[in-house]
Amino acid sequence: MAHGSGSNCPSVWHKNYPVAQGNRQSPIDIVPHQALHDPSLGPVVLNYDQCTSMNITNNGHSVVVQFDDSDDRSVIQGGPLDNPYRLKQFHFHWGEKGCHGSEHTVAGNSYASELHLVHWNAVKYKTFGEAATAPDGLAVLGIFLETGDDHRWLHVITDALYMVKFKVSTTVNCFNPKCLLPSSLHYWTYLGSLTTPPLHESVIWIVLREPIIVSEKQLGKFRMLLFTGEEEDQRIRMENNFRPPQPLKGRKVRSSI
Ligand SMILES: NS(=O)(=O)c1ccc(NC(=O)CN2C(=O)C=CC2=O)cc1
Ligand SMILES: [Zn+2]
Repeated sequence: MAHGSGSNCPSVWHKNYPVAQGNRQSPIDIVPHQALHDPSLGPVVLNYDQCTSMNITNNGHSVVVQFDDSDDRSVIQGGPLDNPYRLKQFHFHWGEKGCHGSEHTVAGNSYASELHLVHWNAVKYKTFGEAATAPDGLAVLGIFLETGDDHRWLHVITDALYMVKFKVSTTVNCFNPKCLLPSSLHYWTYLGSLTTPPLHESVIWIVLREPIIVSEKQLGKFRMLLFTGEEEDQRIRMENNFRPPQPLKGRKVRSSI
């Protein structure tokens, strides 16, 4: 999990963020045969066809690609969602070696990494910040990354990582995250939270069952990122930026499968 120094360690987050011990915290361990198949759950629909990507940033705990969310050009809808939710950013969580790195686990098994596409309910709320504190404010699509062959499109992101080795930001050309989806959009869904501070319990989680395959080489490029800024003398490699699974506290996980 997140590197042990200082406030970046999940086990101390509850001191500044008591909600860390709340009733709908994320991530969780998803147990497929205990999930409720809900036939009323329709397919998730992703309308990412126009180019709205803006920049790629090392924000000190992950690498984030930000999107222009001033209109509804890039939205997710359907599935468990009552409204379209606007794409705001996507980012990754990873470990220091292939077997650990994802935040959600499936029957106790971790994946090497997990991609989060973060969306907000612009129908009900005026800003992302306001939505981020509302129980139905955010929808995060989680996609597992498993190591294997090279992913033909992920190199667009991994080839840009050297430019954000330290805590900086740089522009990106059009990048349509639809190219990072697996072939099946079957999903599990449950009510949860942000997995890093402020840990707001405002996320409708949609976790895809099928992982995408990326190479160890591509994943290795994430690990050469640094938590620290260029001006700092201590260089801490950015790895293990994942929170461990949290108690389910009676929540039901539904499946579209
Ligand atoms: N890992 S996760 O649950 O998808 C997760 C997702 C998001 C955030 N935080 C933010 O989005 C913070 N933020 C704002 O409040 C406004 C812009 C911005 O980046 C934290 C965690
Ligand atoms: Zn995340």
